Amino acid sequence: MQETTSDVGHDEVAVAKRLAMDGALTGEVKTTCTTLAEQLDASTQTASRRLQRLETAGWVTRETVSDGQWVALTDAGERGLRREYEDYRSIFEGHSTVELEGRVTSGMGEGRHYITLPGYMAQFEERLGYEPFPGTLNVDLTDASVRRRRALDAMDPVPIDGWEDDDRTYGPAVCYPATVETADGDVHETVHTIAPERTHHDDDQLELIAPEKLRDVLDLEDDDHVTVTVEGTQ
Ligand SMILES: Cc1cc2nc3c(=O)[nH]c(=O)nc-3n(C[C@H](O)[C@H](O)[C@H](O)COP(=O)(O)O)c2cc1C
Ligand SMILES: Nc1ccn([C@@H]2O[C@H](COP(=O)(O)OP(=O)(O)O)[C@@H](O)[C@H]2O)c(=O)n1
Ligand SMILES: [Mg+2]
Repeated sequence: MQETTSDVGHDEVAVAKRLAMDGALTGEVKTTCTTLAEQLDASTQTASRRLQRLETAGWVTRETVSDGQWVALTDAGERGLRREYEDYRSIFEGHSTVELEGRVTSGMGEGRHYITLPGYMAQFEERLGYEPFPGTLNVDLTDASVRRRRALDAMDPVPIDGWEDDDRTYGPAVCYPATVETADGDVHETVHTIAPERTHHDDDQLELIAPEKLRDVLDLEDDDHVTVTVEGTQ
């Protein structure tokens, strides 16, 4: 996901972090440039300029009132902060993982078609190292996991490129290596999440591919609970 980050340097990230600590991720917070300047140990003009840059880059929204301004971090701002967070996780933990939970569900029966198209299959074999079972296992994520899923934007994906044949174009997709664990504690190691850019699903639906049919090897049925642990590759 591309963001306008050209004007967001470390100083601006520090302002976004300060605002998030004051609650700007969950709603609007009221501040003034004077207060921010004191918190940041900078001049009022500097605090004002950094806030302006964050707004230009789409990281915050602002509403000026007579005695200050209401500021909230946007989704782009949250993604920016999460990228910082993933950097620290990889520094202190050596790697980063994101655990997503949900229930197995049936989709529209289209996954099979797309996975087996030669333009994708050749890339799966080359970049994932296996020929996937024809289809995607769909997982209906919990609300908390839909939010946590955004952390994936901060990780390096395995890219699957778009391509075209004589009739039409096919969109790109991003994959992340993962493992799946069932409620019984059975774990399957070789799995990838796959997020096609063109999809009929919202971000509450996670799609998984694997060399095997996961419903068979993990004895899964619709509504069964699974935990998908996505491994960061930074
Ligand atoms: C690798 C891959 C590429 C896809 N590319 C496209 C595409 O170019 N256009 C499109 O409309 N849907 C595309 N889809 C999305 C499918 O239409 C569908 O939204 C999704 O995979 C869910 O299928 P399911 O509900 O049958 O599991 C793609 C899916 C996959 C897995
Ligand atoms: N690695 C995989 C991929 C798909 N599947 C299942 O294989 C079937 C075909 O996948 P699909 O994506 O075409 O179908 P739906 O997800 O739309 O139901 C579905 O029942 C998936 O849940 C699986 O068990 N393991
Ligand atoms: Mg599917």
